[in-house]
Amino acid sequence: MTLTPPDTPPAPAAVDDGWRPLDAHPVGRTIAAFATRSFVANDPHGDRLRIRYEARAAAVPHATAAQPAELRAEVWFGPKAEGPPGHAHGGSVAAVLDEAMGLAVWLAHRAAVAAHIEVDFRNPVPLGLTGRVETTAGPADERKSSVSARLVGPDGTVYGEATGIFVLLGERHAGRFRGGGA
Ligand SMILES: CCCCCCCCCCCCCCCC(=O)SCCNC(=O)CCNC(=O)[C@H](O)C(C)(C)COP(=O)(O)OP(=O)(O)OC[C@H]1O[C@@H](n2cnc3c(N)ncnc32)[C@H](O)[C@@H]1OP(=O)(O)O
Repeated sequence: MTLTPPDTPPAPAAVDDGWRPLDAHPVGRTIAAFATRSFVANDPHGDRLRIRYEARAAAVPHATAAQPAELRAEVWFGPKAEGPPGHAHGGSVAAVLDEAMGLAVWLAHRAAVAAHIEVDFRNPVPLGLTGRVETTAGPADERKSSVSARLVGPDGTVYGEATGIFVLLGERHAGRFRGGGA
């Protein structure tokens, strides 16, 4: 027995666009493990920020100019992210864009830290918004990569745009960004 009337066209097959959770990728697994400790992503059930990263297999492991790395995220701004009444703090928006850019560079090239970022706040982010973060990591030279990101709402509203220069970690940084802390 079927509940579908005979003249109903079959549902279109789901299109696999290649996006997978970050930890589904070999490089992404290390990055995702890092993210469980990070300022932005360490409280996936909390009331401040909840973020879920995804990557596209074609982007792993190395980006080129022709095929930039693709990392994206879904992010929710909760009541504890407040800045202006009812809206997200600019620092929370900047932090989300900063981390997404850093992870995009890591995915595309290797671990890196922000040397310089610029953020444009295009529209106030209402608390409770679930938005999408899109990133584009450019090609790297031996020491750094440029990268950009933006935060877009479900209706296409652009809330924030950022660009950054991320310095790729190498021998000369050995020991500088070790874990630990109090
Ligand atoms: C398993 C592995 C575990 C790994 C574990 C760690 C993982 C990490 C992941 C983090 C994931 C993301 C997280 C969110 C992103 C952050 O928020 S990272 C935190 C914020 N950033 C920081 O704390 C960085 C603090 N700054 C520094 O430590 C140093 O200034 C830096 C950034 C390492 C650069 O120092 P340096 O290596 O001596 O770099 P330097 O030789 O001066 O410059 C290299 C190149 O970058 C350019 N540059 C440097 N600074 C700037 C600047 N401010 N503006 C423009 N260009 C610049 C230089 O002109 C140079 O260009 P070229 O001459 O090569 O063309």
